[in-house]
Amino acid sequence: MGYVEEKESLSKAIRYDDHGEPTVDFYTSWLTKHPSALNAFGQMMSAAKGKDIVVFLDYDGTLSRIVQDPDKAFMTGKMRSAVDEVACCFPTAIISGRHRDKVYDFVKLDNIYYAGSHGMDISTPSGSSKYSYYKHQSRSTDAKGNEYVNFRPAFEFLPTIAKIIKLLKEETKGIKGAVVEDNKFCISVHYRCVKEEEVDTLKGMVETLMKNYKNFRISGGKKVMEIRPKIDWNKGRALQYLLDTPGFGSSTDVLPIYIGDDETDEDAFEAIRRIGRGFPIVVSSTPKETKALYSLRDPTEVTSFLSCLAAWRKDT
Ligand SMILES: O=P(O)(O)OC[C@H]1O[C@H](O[C@H]2O[C@H](CO)[C@@H](O)[C@H](O)[C@H]2O)[C@H](O)[C@@H](O)[C@@H]1O
Repeated sequence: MGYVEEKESLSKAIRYDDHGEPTVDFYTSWLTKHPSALNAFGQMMSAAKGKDIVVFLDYDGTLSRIVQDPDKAFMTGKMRSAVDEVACCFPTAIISGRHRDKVYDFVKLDNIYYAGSHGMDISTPSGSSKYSYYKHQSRSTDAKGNEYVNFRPAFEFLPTIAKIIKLLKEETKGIKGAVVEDNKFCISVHYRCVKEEEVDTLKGMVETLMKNYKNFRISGGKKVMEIRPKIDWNKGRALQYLLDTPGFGSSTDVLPIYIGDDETDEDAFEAIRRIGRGFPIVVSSTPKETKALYSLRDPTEVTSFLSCLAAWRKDT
């Protein structure tokens, strides 16, 4: 069902009081289709009994609130503890649009896997069994001597991305508030702090420049233009890659949970639906079209959900 149809069907659920005021809001009606994962927790966990839960988390808007300055999207101490607790109970990964190192700097937990650049930069101790002969998978050792396998399907785009970032910064420097963020294998052009009357000009500049780079695409997000190489890879493919990684999700009875708030998270929701089991959960305080089955209102509810999940594991 499209958003317009969904809105129309929601409007049918609205009742009016004697003054003609709606008594049921859109959100309440939307919740009947995407129930709160907190309210449905007991039911979800009954279905999860005996299965190997793995947890996937998005970062911005899920583990941290949306703020004006992308460099200040810190997570709360409570959220960090909840993620840590969950990661002690279940294999856990963060799949973010950001540069992988930046997500690690925000989260600073060593017991989880990180995938940056919308899943185009994955680092795991062993790599995915299905990609061992793949040319984009390579080994590395960190400063502490830990060995990693890095999967970077957009590696050959790096020189072009560097060039595009330089051009975008030059081109947009006259627009106050515009921010070009280097996410390594992709680029974010932020307009959250751009005057409303200048947003279309900025978008036009970016679109015109990107016409010269046919093997890149632009997608949307929260007051951001996301520029990515046109390859068959996204957060859904990254989720599948991690599920094929020994020590993470390669059990036969795996049950993935994915929590995310944005357009690019829809690919991961879709992947879970394709697998046919698991819980795709959208973070939203307003009704929206989504492939997620469940919902949570905001990062505070995400914290509660993660704490419940860890407590449930300790009790079973
Ligand atoms: O996949 P994610 O972890 O959700 O990353 C998506 C983008 O998130 C960030 O931008 C968004 O959050 C900022 C901080 O709250 C906000 O200022 C911005 O308006 C949002 O679009 C991040 O800065 C981007 O690089 C990510 O691609």
